[in-house]
Amino acid sequence: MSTPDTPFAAWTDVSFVKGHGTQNDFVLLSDDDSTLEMHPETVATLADRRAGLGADGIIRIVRSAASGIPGAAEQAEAGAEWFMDYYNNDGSLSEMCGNGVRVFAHALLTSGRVPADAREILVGTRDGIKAVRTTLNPALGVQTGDDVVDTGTGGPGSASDAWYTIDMGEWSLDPASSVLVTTGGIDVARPGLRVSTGNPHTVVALAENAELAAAELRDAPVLDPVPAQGSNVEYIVMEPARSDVAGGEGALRMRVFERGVGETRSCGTGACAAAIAAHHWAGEKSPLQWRVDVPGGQLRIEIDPNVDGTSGRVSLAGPAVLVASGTIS
Ligand SMILES: N[C@H](CCC[C@H](N)C(=O)O)C(=O)O
Repeated sequence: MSTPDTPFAAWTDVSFVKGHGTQNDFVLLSDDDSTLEMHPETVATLADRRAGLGADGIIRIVRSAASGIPGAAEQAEAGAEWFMDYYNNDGSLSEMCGNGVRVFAHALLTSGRVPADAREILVGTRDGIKAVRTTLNPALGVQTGDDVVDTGTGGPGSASDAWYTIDMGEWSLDPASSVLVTTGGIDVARPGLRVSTGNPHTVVALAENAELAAAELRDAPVLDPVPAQGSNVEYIVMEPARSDVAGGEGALRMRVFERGVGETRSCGTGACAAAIAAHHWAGEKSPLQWRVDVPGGQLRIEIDPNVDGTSGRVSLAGPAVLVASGTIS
């Protein structure tokens, strides 16, 4: 793969695995002792679906203490031995990736970097340490006591039954925010709610699924004002019958245009932002648990809002599948 015309020509014998979380796909590079130079153009070429291996994101598996990333050494001391060094498809950095951290944990478990029977893994990220728990896929039943699903490798083409629940940490929203979002295929600009889940999101509520399907996301939506750090943009349709009933589980459908990527089939932090926005719009009595249907599958969110309702904590649960492995030689 590393011919003179590829920027990663200097990389030799770099092992990788390819995986996805609800079809948000990643190449994970083994760089335990931090020797790779991750230049943006190198990452973008590797992520390119023609010139490289192809992925929504590139993730470097690196020991926190060796990574040289600000704050990572402290995270190592706090128990996060491994750091998820995440890059978008265009080579830009992001603070966090919700689907990616599940695939990262699955790669740690299946590669022997952490004990295969580990029930909780602390992962270092640019948005702080994330606790990832191996839990039972709800499609296989209800999590009771010590039920831990077998973290099978989910070989090429087979759906793994590995299911992970992540404490995603803190979120905040700006109730006064009204970013006008102009999108192809949607007749007029719509107001978007700004939500931070460690990375920036703008959530737009649409009235019905036909509108959601009509949105043309080949081109980036236009935001006014333009957020300084850019934004992931989520379009959601809430299922009314389930969204305004206290308790129970709310449900929504989502499509997403990701910062630094484009439209993806899923976004974990985006699903968290969508559920947070839906709960905000449906009122404080609306559900705290949400099922989020994305083109690539289904995620489950649990919100823990503070009294003011504009901040809190959130957890994300979903599958992780490893599809293939190889070597950049
Ligand atoms: N594009 C995002 C990072 C990846 C997020 C997404 N893949 C997820 O699962 O959270 C950003 O620039 O903030």
